[in-house]
Amino acid sequence: MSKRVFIDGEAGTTGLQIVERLRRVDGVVVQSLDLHARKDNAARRAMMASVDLVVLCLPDEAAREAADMVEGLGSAAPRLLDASSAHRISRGWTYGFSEMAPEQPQSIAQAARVSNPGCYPTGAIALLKPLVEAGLVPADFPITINAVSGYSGGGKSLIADHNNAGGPAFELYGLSLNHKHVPEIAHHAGLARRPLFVPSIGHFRQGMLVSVPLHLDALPGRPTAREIECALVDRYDGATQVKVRMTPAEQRLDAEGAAGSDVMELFVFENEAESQAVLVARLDNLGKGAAGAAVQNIGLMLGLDARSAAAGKVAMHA
Ligand SMILES: NC(=O)C1=CN([C@@H]2O[C@H](COP(=O)(O)OP(=O)(O)OC[C@H]3O[C@@H](n4cnc5c(N)ncnc54)[C@H](OP(=O)(O)O)[C@@H]3O)[C@@H](O)[C@H]2O)C=CC1
Ligand SMILES: CC(=O)N[C@@H](CCC(=O)OP(=O)(O)O)C(=O)O
Repeated sequence: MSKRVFIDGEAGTTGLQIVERLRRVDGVVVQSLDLHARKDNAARRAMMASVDLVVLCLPDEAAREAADMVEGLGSAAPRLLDASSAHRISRGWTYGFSEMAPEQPQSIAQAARVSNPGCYPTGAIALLKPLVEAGLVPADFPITINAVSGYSGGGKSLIADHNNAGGPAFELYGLSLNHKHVPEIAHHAGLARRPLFVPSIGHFRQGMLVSVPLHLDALPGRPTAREIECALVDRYDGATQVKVRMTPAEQRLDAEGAAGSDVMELFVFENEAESQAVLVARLDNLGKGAAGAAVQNIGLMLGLDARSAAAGKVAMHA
């Protein structure tokens, strides 16, 4: 029998992407509320009680309220996947980055409540966690993370701003150095010292680069760029949605290069003579950074056939 999924916020940017992918996945039926009932709490509650899994694609505050609504259903409560940043480091929630540790897929498969990772944290954690765990980067090392996202990262309102008024070609933001993703990155990457995070938005719809510059000779073991790359290759060996790529000969990366894909690519650039490196994750903020990861997690939580989930993804981007 097919599993029933309700996406609260399905008309939003992330919700729409998940619906499109799930349409092509065998064994899942997406249950929707009529347009007029989408924000009617009684209708939402009844829908939540009737499905196997609820996916929240809402702003943080609305996601907290919706999670409470699910909790209030008691023994009728479905399982929950939250795409917002409301529960990324909350107790009782499992972090839905399945490649971050060998046991993570099983933890996600068994969890009642899973928090889908943030788009920027997906890139930053993918680069940093394996290096901290391998002892190449000490947990208290001063880390800087620079990133650029397409404007769809800001949801419907930012998309409208860029479509209507044009939007700036490029802007830094989060310059109070207090972006909501900093605790999430530090917690899951295993950093004891708060990283500096400098995000930015470019006037393109989808795609993202997350980069971490490193003075290799300031690291205690003075690792080489190759050693760093090997640690990443070891961690993501066999992963289908995280790939360590060869350094491009032209020594440049297009932020839109992974747009339309659910695969995140990792790169290690270096100036060997100067003992400097830049680690880069390239992903689609709406792919592995949101809906791609959500569909992976839905597949794990509902025990769906991984090949069918992948087929959905491929068909969508064909
Ligand atoms: N965009 C991205 O790249 C990423 C987004 N996310 C996360 O996903 C979540 C959704 O973001 P995104 O899709 O971009 O946002 P959007 O603004 O595009 O969509 C949000 C949706 O939520 C609906 N909504 C808002 N408040 C309520 C409410 N109280 N009850 C019911 N529905 C409500 C909106 O309805 P209406 O249509 O009426 O406005 C809209 O459809 C956010 O928490 C974001 O952090 C995660 C990773 C990446
Ligand atoms: C470009 C842009 O505005 N990006 C958003 C991050 C994307 C998002 O909504 O956050 P999650 O990935 O945690 O869900 C921001 O900086 O707040």
